[in-house]
Amino acid sequence: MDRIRYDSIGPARVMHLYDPSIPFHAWLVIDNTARGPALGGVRITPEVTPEEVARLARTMTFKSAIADLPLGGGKAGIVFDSRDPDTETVVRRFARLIADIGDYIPAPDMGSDETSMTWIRQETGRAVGLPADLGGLPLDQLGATGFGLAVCAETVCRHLDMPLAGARVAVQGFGNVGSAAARFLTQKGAVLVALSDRQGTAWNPQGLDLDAALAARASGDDPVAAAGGSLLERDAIFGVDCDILLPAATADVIREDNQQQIRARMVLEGANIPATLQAEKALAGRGVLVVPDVIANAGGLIMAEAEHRGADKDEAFRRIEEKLLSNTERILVQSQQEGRLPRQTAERIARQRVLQAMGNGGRPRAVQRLSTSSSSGSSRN
Ligand SMILES: NC(=O)c1ccc[n+]([C@@H]2O[C@H](COP(=O)([O-])OP(=O)(O)OC[C@H]3O[C@@H](n4cnc5c(N)ncnc54)[C@H](O)[C@@H]3O)[C@@H](O)[C@H]2O)c1
Repeated sequence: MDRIRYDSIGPARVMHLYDPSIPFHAWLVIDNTARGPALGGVRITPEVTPEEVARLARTMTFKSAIADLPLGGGKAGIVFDSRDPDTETVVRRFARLIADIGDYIPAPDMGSDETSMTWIRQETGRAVGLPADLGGLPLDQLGATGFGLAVCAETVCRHLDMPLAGARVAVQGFGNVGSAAARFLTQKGAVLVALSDRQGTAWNPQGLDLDAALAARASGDDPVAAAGGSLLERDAIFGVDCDILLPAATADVIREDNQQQIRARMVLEGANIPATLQAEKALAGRGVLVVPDVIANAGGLIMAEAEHRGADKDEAFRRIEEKLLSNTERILVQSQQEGRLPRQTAERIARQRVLQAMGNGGRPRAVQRLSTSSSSGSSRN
């Protein structure tokens, strides 16, 4: 955990959870709660690290602040393969370990979904992104983040004076975010020329068969094969000739050593922290506009906050549209005026809001004892 960065905002708590009976490790990072409870996803992958969870928790703090939601930022990571048949047992045990961390609200992320949120809700009494029959707004099923990304794309296109209709889109990672973004973008007239998942990239400059890819994904088949076109290796997606590149998988996939392959005019960060800061700077230097995660993929968070307040689906979509449009416009204009990257401007505004809340009665909450009453091991860093 020596690579976790601590600063004037947080993280307030870094918890290592271990259940020897399965066994599995998990991490929970509460970055900051000055503006409200820490809402953030539960990532379940074999590769997740405490550093990744801490960076993602900070992203949530900034995303909530930029969207002006009464929330802080947190994130959990369970080191496990969510395709394993023991996933339910692991998720339920994880939920019991965090049951008394009342200012963390779990939400879906990579490897978790409405079903996992139901298990967590049953064990802890809290979670968002629940199925509709439990009174939730199933944000992945509804495509909240993908919808927001399409609004963001439309706004950036207006800013660049280019039409979204006919724009060529490449989507990396055909999961909840990537598939929904592809659906909403093509509804607005964009053309899906490439999509990738773990198994490879499908590419057709004339447009892929999105319906076939969506149907394959829904039935557990391979969307890359179903989409038609040429089959390329997985990371070939970054070099595809397109207007909009939309990373929607995992962290740090765009780095200084591969950013030069990118031929898109803009990168919309559907995933959280998909690019390193050095890569974002290099892309900006080549005239590629990068809309950072804290702006572009806020749709799911906005819907989760609406669900937490008891708002309905229509209000949630309305708020996503309003906030994505105004925040994207504001960041594009302001970053241009400041001569900074959109990320730098967005994070400066977010940091200011969080610090203000910390100083103005938004007191950092009392640090809880990290050991739980269960048999788990916990440690603070
Ligand atoms: N679900 C949301 O509403 C939401 C909101 C904001 C941000 N995000 C972020 O978006 C990203 C994706 O989340 P999701 O909910 O869609 O997860 P998901 O698990 O549904 O989808 C991720 C997809 O990416 C694929 N993938 C993994 N590694 C890959 C690689 N190297 N190349 C190509 N494909 C790869 C996986 O097979 C999977 O299909 C994450 O970074 C998440 O934090 C999600």
